[in-house]
Amino acid sequence: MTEPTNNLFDLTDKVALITGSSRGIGLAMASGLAQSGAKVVLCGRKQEGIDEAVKTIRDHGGEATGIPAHMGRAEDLQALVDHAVETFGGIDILVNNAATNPVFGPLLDNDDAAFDKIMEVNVKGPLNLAKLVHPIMVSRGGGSIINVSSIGGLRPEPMLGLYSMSKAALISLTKVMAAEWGGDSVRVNVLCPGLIQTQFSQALWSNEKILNSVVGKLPLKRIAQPEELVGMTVYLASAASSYCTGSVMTVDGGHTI
Ligand SMILES: NC(=O)c1ccc[n+]([C@@H]2O[C@H](COP(=O)([O-])OP(=O)(O)OC[C@H]3O[C@@H](n4cnc5c(N)ncnc54)[C@H](O)[C@@H]3O)[C@@H](O)[C@H]2O)c1
Ligand SMILES: O=C(O)[C@H](O)[C@@H](O)[C@H](O)[C@H](O)CO
Repeated sequence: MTEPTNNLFDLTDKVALITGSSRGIGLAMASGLAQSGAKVVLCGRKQEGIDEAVKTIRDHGGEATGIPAHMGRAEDLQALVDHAVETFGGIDILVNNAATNPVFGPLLDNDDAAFDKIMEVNVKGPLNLAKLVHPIMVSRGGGSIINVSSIGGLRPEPMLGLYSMSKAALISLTKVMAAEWGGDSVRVNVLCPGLIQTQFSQALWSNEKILNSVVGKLPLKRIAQPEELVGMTVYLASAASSYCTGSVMTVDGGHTI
């Protein structure tokens, strides 16, 4: 018999940094991590949205702080990490959630500027932030990094070619990090959501034709709310997933069956 485990999902005394957490999936993840006991550090592009999100989490009894940071600016990423360390003493969990998609249409219509912006925010930013956080995790005996990709990273989504490519790159980057950092007890996993009802995906779910065509093919016959990503996030952040690294986890209502 092994020793009984109290609560594998408990995050008391852990510090979690979640990018793109002023709204949508990132805010739901930050709230869920805080409810499991973690102190959370939020970021987004505008102070106003962050202040509101921090207040929401504190009103529910969580510990939270946050500052604006653009994923493409190295100085913002350093300031974000410094803020987390100054406020809560370190970082144990990093959720690379922020992403952008400025274009919708075929590759032939996409220009270099769109390519560079998508790769900068969706791939280079997460890598650079993880590189800043890695030594802090190592100094605390290890940590968990969760990269937020998409089902578009598993199969290209029509008209979302560059975005899909960036999300596939993030899946590959996750595996590289997992392979290189496992020996440091830094676990790295990637989460691939299906269609979730947020501002980001509004063009898809607010168009009845697109919505019906997506839902029609889904085994669960509905799209999801951001809160439905919380269970997998807490799992990947906590001791419950202690032997899990380099994993690609779908939360997609069966979309990729
Ligand atoms: N909504 C979906 O259907 C869906 C599906 C699969 C994957 N995803 C992924 O989930 C993640 C969150 O998406 P969401 O739907 O919650 O989006 P959202 O638009 O509701 O929220 C995005 C968040 O990212 C922040 N952000 C955007 N660009 C940024 C930048 N350059 N620097 C820093 N922060 C930035 C915003 O301030 C906001 O806090 C993204 O990685 C997205 O690709 C979303
Ligand atoms: O990453 C995203 O924003 C979404 O997952 C999209 O890829 C939708 O799910 C898809 O377009 C529906 O078919």
